[in-house]
Amino acid sequence: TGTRTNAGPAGGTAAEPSGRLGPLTSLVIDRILVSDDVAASKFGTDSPIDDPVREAQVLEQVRQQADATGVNSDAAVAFFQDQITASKEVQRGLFARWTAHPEEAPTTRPDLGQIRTRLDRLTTSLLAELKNTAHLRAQPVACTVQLTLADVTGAALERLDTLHRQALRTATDSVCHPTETP
Ligand SMILES: C=C(O[C@@H]1C=C(C(=O)O)C=C[C@H]1O)C(=O)O
Repeated sequence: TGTRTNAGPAGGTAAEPSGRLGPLTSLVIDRILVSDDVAASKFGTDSPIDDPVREAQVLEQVRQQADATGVNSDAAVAFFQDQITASKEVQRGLFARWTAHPEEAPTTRPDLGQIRTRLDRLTTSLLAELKNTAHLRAQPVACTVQLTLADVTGAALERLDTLHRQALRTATDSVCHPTETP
């Protein structure tokens, strides 16, 4: 389900993954859950899971906004490449599930253009959190401890299934391996 009660990084009322990477992990999970809507928009249509033209647009937006945000642009692109890989893992997993169990397939088809607008907004929020966490992410041991805590609590709070937990691991793979110190 893509429904969240969390108000985001600034909201403190709803549950958020624990620790200093909690807000970033929360946004990563948001993006993973949007992948369910992406899959629903494409399933049973001619739209392919892989769209290299759109991916290039996403990464171009990342490169430009990273510079403007003061985030290392190579590190930001690497992080978003992982977000894209994770999204496609979810989409492939859901396509397989819905093909094997048609009764679980979505009955409505959301608009891909509107979903991409949501993804573009998440890009801006994710870059802001990369900026906020740059100092911690440059300390590999502390970062890895915080990332494990945030991943485990986030996956539990959102009741992620195996497919979405695997996608969360993919999506956070480079978080503690910045290409250079800030
Ligand atoms: C999410 C989509 O599916 C894939 C994943 C993308 C992403 O994570 O940004 C972009 C293009 C597609 O390869 C999409 O088509 O928008």
